[in-house]
Amino acid sequence: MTERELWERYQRYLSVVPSLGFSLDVSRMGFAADFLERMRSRLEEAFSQMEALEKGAIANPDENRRVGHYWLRAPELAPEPALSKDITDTVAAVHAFSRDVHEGKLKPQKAARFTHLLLVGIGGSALGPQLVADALTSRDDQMQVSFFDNTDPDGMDRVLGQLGSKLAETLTVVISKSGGTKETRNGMLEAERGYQAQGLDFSKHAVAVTGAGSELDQHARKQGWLRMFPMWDWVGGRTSVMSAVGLLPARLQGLDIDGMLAGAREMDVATRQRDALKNPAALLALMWFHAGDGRGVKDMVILPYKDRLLLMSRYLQQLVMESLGKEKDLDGKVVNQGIAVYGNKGSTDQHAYVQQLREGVPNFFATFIEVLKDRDGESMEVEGGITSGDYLLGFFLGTRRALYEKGRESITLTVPDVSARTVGALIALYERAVGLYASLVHINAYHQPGVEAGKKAATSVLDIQKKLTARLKEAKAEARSAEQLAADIGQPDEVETVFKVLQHLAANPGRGVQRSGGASPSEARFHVK
Ligand SMILES: O=P(O)(O)OC[C@H]1O[C@H](O)[C@H](O)[C@@H](O)[C@@H]1O
Repeated sequence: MTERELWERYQRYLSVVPSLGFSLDVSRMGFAADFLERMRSRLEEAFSQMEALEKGAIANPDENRRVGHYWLRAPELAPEPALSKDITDTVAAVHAFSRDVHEGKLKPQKAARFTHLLLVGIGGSALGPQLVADALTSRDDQMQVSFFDNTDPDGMDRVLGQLGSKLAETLTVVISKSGGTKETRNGMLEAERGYQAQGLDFSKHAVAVTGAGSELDQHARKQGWLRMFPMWDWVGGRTSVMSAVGLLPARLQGLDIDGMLAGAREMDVATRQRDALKNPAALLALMWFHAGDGRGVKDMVILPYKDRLLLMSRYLQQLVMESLGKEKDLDGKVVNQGIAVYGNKGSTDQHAYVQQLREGVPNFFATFIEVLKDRDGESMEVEGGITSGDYLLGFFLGTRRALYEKGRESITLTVPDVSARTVGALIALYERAVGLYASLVHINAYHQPGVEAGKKAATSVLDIQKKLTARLKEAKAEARSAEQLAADIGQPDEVETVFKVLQHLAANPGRGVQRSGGASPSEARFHVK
């Protein structure tokens, strides 16, 4: 297609949400003229399912749960008054609590004010807060935010090292919907130890966001933590950023959570429309279907041309891949669905992987995110009449054209700025697109059975470790091979796991395990020190 023809196609298929200054351009996706028509009845069905979901139907059949994240920004739509009240009460509680913290009414144990925030959580209990914190941070932030989002000891040391004596002014928010996630439990214990090391009582600095009655909830109550905020079973982790999970840290940071909710709410209104061309989420879902043939055969590459949106790809990775990556469809048929998501930011990518995107395996479609506002205030000229922001636009348009010339499809989202409203709107757009796409391909977007397999396997590794430690103590100074030790604990087939566990123990001080013998796994010998 010529540039002139593309201009016509751009205008024809542009989906605009005027109140948000948002537009979605799918003109560089090569769908046929009758594609939208062909998808019509499937899309109608997806809309009907979405409508039922919003009215409170069990949209997550495996877990027998309702799916209510849209109610979080429109509490009046919740199917029962008690739910609406829970939502509005929680937003009010987030505001009131944050005000008390900012005004110093709620003080840390040994300092005048809380100035820092440490968020402990993982997956849906961290990615949304991280995206929001990074996208919207400014000099006006009321608290500096850090994260424990893994069970990596060095990662946690690094954060605690950066906080240093500021830990005395740090409020720790432990977030876990289930309240039983081990990485988060470990983060909590490591944070507690950090406070203790500075002579501080953790409970006087700790807040929980979790489901009522969960392990974390019980622990926090027993220890007398400062406060508990609810997490409901009708909100999935990866769509929880507009519950207390995302609102509390954002409000504590000093961000405009009402703006974020309003942006999401407006996007929700736009994405409830049944006319695909007026509904950017429907159009997006259709484009994913077109690109990947409804089977996810092409990867989704997210390229925001704005540093503040760097974490979009990580956020979308969970939202899209955990929702759509499913072995079975709703009838139990094996379908192995999903769409792989990755990305970084433009124009930085241009100096990294755009080479492959243009010339390498054509196994992807790109999603450009264009932000119209360059910065607060005016820009200097870097050469006659040209600013750094003009260059950013130039690189974006240039890359998009270069991809198109090689037959690589792309979608472009345009937003006016990176504000709370815009971030709320983008999140809502993708939440809806994922839900609609899941209906198009007939899968449950709201469960994650695959994640459990990895968790169970991890638990069995730790059981092996416990048995091994006991066995090594019995064997005292006698150096034994992984093969022997695996047999000793009655799990000869687990020899590789046994070796990996021993290798790890021997590599770390204080674990009491010494490695000797040769460098290869079969020559290595282990004994207690
Ligand atoms: O919030 P939590 O219950 O601690 O869960 C944290 C995360 O862990 C799980 O493994 C799920 O796959 C994610 O969807 C979830 O967001």
